[in-house]
Amino acid sequence: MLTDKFDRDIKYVRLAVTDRCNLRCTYCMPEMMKFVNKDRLLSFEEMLRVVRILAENGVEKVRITGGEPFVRKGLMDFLTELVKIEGIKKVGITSNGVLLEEYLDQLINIGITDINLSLDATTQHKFFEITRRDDFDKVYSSLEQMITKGFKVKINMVVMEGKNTEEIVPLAKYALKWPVEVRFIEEMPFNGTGKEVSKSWNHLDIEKVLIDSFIGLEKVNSHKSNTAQIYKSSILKGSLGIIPAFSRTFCGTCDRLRITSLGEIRNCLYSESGLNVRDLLRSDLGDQDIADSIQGHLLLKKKSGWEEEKKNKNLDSMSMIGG
Ligand SMILES: Nc1nc2c(ncn2[C@@H]2O[C@H](COP(=O)(O)OP(=O)(O)OP(=O)(O)O)[C@@H](O)[C@H]2O)c(=O)[nH]1
Ligand SMILES: C[S@@+](CC[C@H](N)C(=O)[O-])C[C@H]1O[C@@H](n2cnc3c(N)ncnc32)[C@H](O)[C@@H]1O
Ligand code: SF4
Ligand code: SF4
Repeated sequence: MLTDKFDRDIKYVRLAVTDRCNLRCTYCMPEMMKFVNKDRLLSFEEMLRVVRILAENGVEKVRITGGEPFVRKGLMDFLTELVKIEGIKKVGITSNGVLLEEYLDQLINIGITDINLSLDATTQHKFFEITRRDDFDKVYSSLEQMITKGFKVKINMVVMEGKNTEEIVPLAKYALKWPVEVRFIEEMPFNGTGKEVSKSWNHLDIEKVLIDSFIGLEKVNSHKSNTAQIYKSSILKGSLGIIPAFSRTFCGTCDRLRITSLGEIRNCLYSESGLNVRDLLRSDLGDQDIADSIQGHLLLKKKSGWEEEKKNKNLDSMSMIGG
C-alpha cells in the first residue's frame, strides 16, 4: 500500500493523458498556448505500466484527464486495456464534451460510465466568451445523450466573478430536470499566463446564491475523499455541489496522486515539480524499483498541500497538471 507520512493511503490517481485541447478556456490557458512536443508525453504503454505498478500497491481508482483526453489518438484502445488492470475498481473521465458523443456507446461497452463534464455556461454566446470556441451545441448534445444512455454525470462549472456568475442558477437547474450532480468550482490560479486570479467568488458566495434559489436545499455528508460539499433538495432530480478548491482545504483526507502530461508524479495539485516517472519507465529499472521510488516521493507529500504549496505560485496551465 502506498502511504504518506501522515498515514493517508493513496488509492486514487489522476492521469493527464495529454496537455492538448480543442478549447481555450480563459481560466486554463491562453489562446496561443504552446503545447509540449508529443515525444515528451508518456506513451499509452508507459501509462499502462505505471498504473499496473500503482494498482499492485493499492491504487483503486483512475481519473483520466488532460488537456482534453479525447483529442489523443488511440484513447479508446488504451481505456480498453486500462479497465482490465487487476485492482483498478473504477475508471472515470473528465472531459469538455466536444468530441464525446461519438464515443459514448464504446465507453459503455468498455464499462466506463462515470463522466465529469466541464461546462461553464448555458448559452452559445457565453460558452464562446469563456472557451473561445463555438462548440456549445456539441457539448449540450453530448450531455443530453449521456443522460439518455444512463451515464453517471457530474457537471463542473468554474465560477468567475464578472464572467459567468449569472450562469450559476441556470446551470443548477439542470439538476431539476436531470439526475446530474452540478458542481461549482472556485477558480484557481492555473491559467498558464502567469496572471493571478483577480478576485473570485468563494464557496460562501456560491452557497448563498444556491440556498436563495432552491427551496429546501440542505448540506449532506459525502464520501471523505470527495472534493465537493454536496447539497440536496426534494425538488431536485440530481444534486448540487461546491468545490472550495482555492479558499478552503480538504487536504486532511487527500488520497490522490497526479501524473502530469509530462509524466511527472505530483503529490499535490499545487506542487511545483514532481518525480519524473517518464525517465524511470525509460530506464532499465524494474517495477519494484519504480514502486519504491514512487513511495519515496510520496513521503514528501505535505500534510496540507493547500497551505504549504499554494505559496509556490505555480502558474502552469491546468491542462499540464490535469486539474
Ligand atoms: N484543490 C484541489 N482541487 C482538486 C483536487 N482534485 C480535483 N480538484 C479540482 O476539482 C475540480 C473537479 O475535478 P474533476 O476532474 O471533476 O475531479 P473530482 O471532482 O475530484 O472527481 P471525482 O471525485 O473522481 O468525481 C477541478 O477544478 C479540479 O482541479 C484536489 O485534490 N485538490
Ligand atoms: C484541466 S481540465 C482537463 C479535462 C477536460 N479538458 C475538461 O475541461 O474537463 C480538468 C478540470 O479542471 C478544471 N479547471 C481548469 N482550470 C481551472 C482553474 N483555473 N480553476 C479551477 N478549475 C479549473 C476544469 O474546469 C475541469 O473540470
Ligand atoms: S479546462 Fe479543459 S477544456 Fe478548458 S482549456 Fe483546459 S483542458 Fe481544455
Ligand atoms: S491541495 Fe493538494 S494536498 Fe490538498 S487536497 Fe488538493 S491535491 Fe490534495
